[in-house]
Amino acid sequence: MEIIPFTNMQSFSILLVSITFALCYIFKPKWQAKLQKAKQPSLPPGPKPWPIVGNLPELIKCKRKTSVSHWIHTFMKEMDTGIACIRLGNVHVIPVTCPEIGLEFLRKHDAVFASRPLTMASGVLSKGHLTTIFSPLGDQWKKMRRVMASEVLSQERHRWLYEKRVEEANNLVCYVHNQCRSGDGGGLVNLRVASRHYCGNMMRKLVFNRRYFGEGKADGGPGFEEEEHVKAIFTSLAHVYSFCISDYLPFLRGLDLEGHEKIVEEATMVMDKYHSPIIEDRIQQWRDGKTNEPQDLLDVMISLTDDNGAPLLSTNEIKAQINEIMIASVDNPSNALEWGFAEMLNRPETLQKAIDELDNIVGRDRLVQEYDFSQLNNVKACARETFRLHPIAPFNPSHVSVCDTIVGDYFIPKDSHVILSREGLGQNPKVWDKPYEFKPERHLQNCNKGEEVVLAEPGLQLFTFGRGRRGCPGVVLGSCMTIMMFARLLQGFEWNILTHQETIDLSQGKGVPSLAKPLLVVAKPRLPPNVYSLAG
Ligand code: HEM
Repeated sequence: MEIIPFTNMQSFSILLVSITFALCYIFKPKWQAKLQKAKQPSLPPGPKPWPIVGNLPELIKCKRKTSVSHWIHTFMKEMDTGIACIRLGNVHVIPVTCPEIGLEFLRKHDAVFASRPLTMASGVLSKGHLTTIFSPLGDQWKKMRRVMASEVLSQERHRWLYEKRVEEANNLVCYVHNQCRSGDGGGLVNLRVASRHYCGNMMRKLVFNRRYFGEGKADGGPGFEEEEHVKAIFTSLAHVYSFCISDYLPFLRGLDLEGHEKIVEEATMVMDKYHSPIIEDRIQQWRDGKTNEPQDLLDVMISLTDDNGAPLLSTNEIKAQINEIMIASVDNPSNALEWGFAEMLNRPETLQKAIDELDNIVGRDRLVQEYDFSQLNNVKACARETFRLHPIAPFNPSHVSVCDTIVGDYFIPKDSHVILSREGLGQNPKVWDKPYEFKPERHLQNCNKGEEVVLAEPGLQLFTFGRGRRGCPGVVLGSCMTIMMFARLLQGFEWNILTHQETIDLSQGKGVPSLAKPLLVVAKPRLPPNVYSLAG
């Protein structure tokens, strides 16, 4: 075979190609990285951050003038976006008002966004992040979540606690019935007190097997101790996720510039003052063998053991988790009741529909019970509509991401705080027709196909209990408490606006989600007298 020698030109060409390949090989990773960087999705839109402090100056300004949620929702509307990014210190806070994007966070990437921030308030309330809601992702959260979901709030436990729930529903009717006796034309009832009192009673009964820490009141109302207890719960709640500046600039912690730390510590001390003696005494009773059969949720927690037969929960864990149970249970149902009644009283036809339903399904010869709930779609639609329009908090508790992720074409860095907007989802004009109107009938559309109205909304069209790993394990109990309050008060009493008022003033309190003024209304019994004695 004849070998053809390379010409100089050919040799040069081969050399050139080889050098090009070699250069490509050497610099390929760098070029690829550059290309990838150019393609990498950006952060969601939002106000331009300042160096180091980010958007904290805007946050401080709006805290003084209106509220942080008002600022966030206003700029998101102006930008016409369902997801945004604010930088507070070096934390990326990601508010979401679009249900589809919300589902990407809590369904598709649920595992990534299942942690929580370590804030000042959550640390104080949970005695160093020992509890379920306030613990970041990790073994402590797994343990406490299992205790709550499988022991405290399981279906079986719910059935076990049935009689206690009935007792408190009856006490609510008795308490309001006693208020009716104050005048011929009915009695004045403060529905804020009645609803918060019912929720506080319920949780004290389920956890400690007692309604009162002190004597209570002769009319069935709250005594000083119960009022102080419920006030501490609401004070804690107001500060849990209140965009405390030092949560974003940790070097300011300890200075307590906004005074939040002192307030939260004092509120926690009030809860501890009532809870701790009962908890410590009960633990001793179990140790001494004086108690060995659970009577309430405190007993359940004390009696849990690990694989070696040792107590599963420490005294501190029990104390912290009980504080959290109180905080988790009282606010949502009572807030919904007060707003729901205010809205219904301004729409007499809606109120009448719910009452007619109760008369048709339950009648007037007995009090409505939990087993009636499946048939009370109108009543439940009123409660669900209230959760949509008047959520207790503007956002859900922050979910923190454990790694960098892409969501909805946006880059969400590790350690971002994702806050799903209860207001923004529930009042999203792209989802809801006339979003600012109270129209419970919108939830009844599928009832003729046999569907039941429920308060949970896993599709995130509104945000009641959330979903996924961090979703609320108290859906059944929370729904029962809410529906029972609506149903018993609608069935048991005729409700009227005060004579000097034309309608209920629906103004919201400044910077708080409740009605500006407690709802005062006139109640008159509407059932035969013997039915009320069944409750007493
Ligand atoms: C109508 C009543 C209630 C509503 C609307 C409600 C709503 C919520 C919401 C929105 C969350 C946060 C979900 C998230 O971060 O994505 C939550 C979490 C939680 N709720 Fe509820 N809740 C109610 C009642 C209760 C009750 C009665 C209990 C227990 C006694 C309870 C215990 C919890 C716990 C332990 C968590 C934390 C879950 C976790 O972080 O792993 N809730 N709830």
